[in-house]
Amino acid sequence: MGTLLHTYKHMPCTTFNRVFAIIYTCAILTLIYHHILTLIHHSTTIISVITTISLLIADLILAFMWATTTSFRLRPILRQVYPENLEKVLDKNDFPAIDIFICTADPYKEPPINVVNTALSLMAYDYPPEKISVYVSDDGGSELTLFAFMEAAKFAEIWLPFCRDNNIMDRCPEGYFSSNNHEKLDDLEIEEIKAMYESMKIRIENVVERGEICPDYITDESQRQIFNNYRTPGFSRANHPAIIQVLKESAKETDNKGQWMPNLVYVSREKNKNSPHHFKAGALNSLLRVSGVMTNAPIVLTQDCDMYSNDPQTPKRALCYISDPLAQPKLGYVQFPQRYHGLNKDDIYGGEFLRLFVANPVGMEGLQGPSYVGSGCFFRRRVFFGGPSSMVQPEIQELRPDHVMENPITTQAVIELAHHVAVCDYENDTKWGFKLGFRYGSLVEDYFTGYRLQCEGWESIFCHPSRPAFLGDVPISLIDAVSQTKRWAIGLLEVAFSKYTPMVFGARYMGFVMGLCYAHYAFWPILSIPITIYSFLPQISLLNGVYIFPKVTDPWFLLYAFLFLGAYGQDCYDFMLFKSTYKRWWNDQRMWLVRGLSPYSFGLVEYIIKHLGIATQGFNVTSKVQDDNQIKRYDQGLMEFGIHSPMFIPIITASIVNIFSLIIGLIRLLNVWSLEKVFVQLFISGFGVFNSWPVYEAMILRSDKGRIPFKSTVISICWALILCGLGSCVL
Ligand SMILES: O=c1ccn([C@@H]2O[C@H](COP(=O)(O)OP(=O)(O)O[C@H]3O[C@H](CO)[C@@H](O)[C@H](O)[C@H]3O)[C@@H](O)[C@H]2O)c(=O)[nH]1
Ligand SMILES: [Mn+2]
Repeated sequence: MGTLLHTYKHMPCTTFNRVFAIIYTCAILTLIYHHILTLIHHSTTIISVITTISLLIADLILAFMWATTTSFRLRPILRQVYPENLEKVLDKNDFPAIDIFICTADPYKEPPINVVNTALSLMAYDYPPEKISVYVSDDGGSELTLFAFMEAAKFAEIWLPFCRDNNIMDRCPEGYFSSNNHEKLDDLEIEEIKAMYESMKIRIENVVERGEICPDYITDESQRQIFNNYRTPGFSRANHPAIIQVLKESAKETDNKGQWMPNLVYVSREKNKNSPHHFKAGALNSLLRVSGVMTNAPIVLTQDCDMYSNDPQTPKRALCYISDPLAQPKLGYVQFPQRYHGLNKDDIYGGEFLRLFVANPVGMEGLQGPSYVGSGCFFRRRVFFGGPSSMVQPEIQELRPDHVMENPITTQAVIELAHHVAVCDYENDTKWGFKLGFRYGSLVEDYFTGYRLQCEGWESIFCHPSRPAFLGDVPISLIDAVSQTKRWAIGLLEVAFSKYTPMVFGARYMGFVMGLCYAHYAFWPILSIPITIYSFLPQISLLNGVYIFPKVTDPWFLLYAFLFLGAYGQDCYDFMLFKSTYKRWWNDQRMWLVRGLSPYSFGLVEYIIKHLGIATQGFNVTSKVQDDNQIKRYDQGLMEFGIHSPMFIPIITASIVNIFSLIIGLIRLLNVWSLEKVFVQLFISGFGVFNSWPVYEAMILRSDKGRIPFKSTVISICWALILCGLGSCVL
């Protein structure tokens, strides 16, 4: 048993989940039957027909989404790895090389000092350094980022041996220096390294603040020449030639303790306005090719620029699966969850995405494995070249995944070829993005790529160690949170309504349950329909004294109660299962409503507009810059509005309509006293009001900069009046 690399066990909740799924399915079918009965026997007016049909549609969509969620609950599996046994099975000299890809796209939204921290933490992996190559993709085409990495390359010579010799766990310098547990280390050495780090940080931040590199920061002529590349006429982030710089070459350079360094390569692929560049997927494909002609490591790790390493053992954990002699030949990738630092205590924006990043992958483990989430994923390079048993050849043989590199990466021929594969037109008439590499066609290239790979027959594994392998930034304002979700919504719909739609294409290639899992994401945005209906219809009816649900004394009421409590109860139960808290669960369900009202709806509308060819949507990078006051409010758990945005209007309008109907409902109750009739609608309004609490606060009680601007309040009140007015005309 000494050489066990990994084990797994089924989660004990499986049986309960399956039994509950059967019961709940029966309840859903009964509800649908009830709606149809109502439609036939009790819908006498146009309005009552419309109301019943709206509720029917809402409930059908909720039922469908419930079914997709349930697919994750049927065979959850928990895994355990034993990286300490790896070297018993695999000699250190035989560890495979790893190419690490870090994507960044905008030095002003993604501060270069943070990207540098990510890179340093990954270069410092507890892994033979000469086997690591870090490739940084700069889609911002910015000399500021290049400058930052030149600095990082120097600092790495000190940082890497320091981490190695002292067996540091936090290998992201910023994280290390800001935490206080520097136990038993030589204070002088730490102070010295910290001073070097701080001076690097100041230089990098200075440069970004000024928007250019001060001449005295440029030390020699060769650097000056490199920066001149960025100063040619017409150079912009959207229009520039490919720039590739080897900043550290493993075979030639050692750190200050004489050990080899990892490779560090800066890549800014060519861009021009006439060629589509496919956002992050395009950047990753460029890196696949550039790294292919330079180092061609059999393992590829993709990282977002904010996702720094929090555990130097991570590559060994991944190898426990990938290099296991008994491993599945079909194993394509090992995905680590996205975890975040700096979440506030109760995670007010549901930024943890516990379901997306933890619960669902655990659920897919018992099937074909988790989906790819864009960061923290170790791929076998081979997966980008066709299915396990049907290899697709790249157009030049240097890019084949089994091609062996012979020349050092700074050889003239290698550098030229690297530039050649990074130009805009390179992909014309090739299979890149369709059969090779990361797939094009969706703004959520991660989801789409993982999905297509799994359809080709690749399996995957979810590795979820208790110490997070990576930690990233979360949006700390509502506008950032909802904008991110909107981009995802558009990307997901692009898959949902394509010829690759999971319920058909996915189910055919991966089986029905996997198809359902992928459908769960693809159809996420249609949740906006039931959530919008339930946020307005019962309330406006109540305002007008129209009762659309069974009375409390009616047996059908029990069905409603069961369905509501069952769904909410199980949702909460899942959160507890994965060791979250009640408050986080509560905030997550609130964000579920918020997302349904705003980003999913906006995503749906924008998707349709895009589909009609009226406009196109880009990849709007999430800002990773944090203003101190904003952080303060975030830490207090306040919801940050601050600016006016159309995306806020449905949220504020819903909260106004709900409180309005709650008040009128209560007044009605005093007058007619028929609680049994009013109860369900009153409850829904009350539930809405309870969920809207942070909105009322931000609208009325708060006076800080994050409150709701007057303009948004006025517009929302107008909308609320229009909706209620229309309601009273027709009802
Ligand atoms: O044209 C682009 C746009 C983005 N990026 C990079 O893509 C990463 C993710 O962008 P971010 O704005 O942080 O998006 P998020 O919504 O936070 O990211 C999630 O969703 C994305 C898909 O929408 C995935 O690619 C990410 O891995 C996943 O973490 C960042 O490193 C960017 O620098 C590029 O390289 N080129
Ligand atoms: Mn991100």
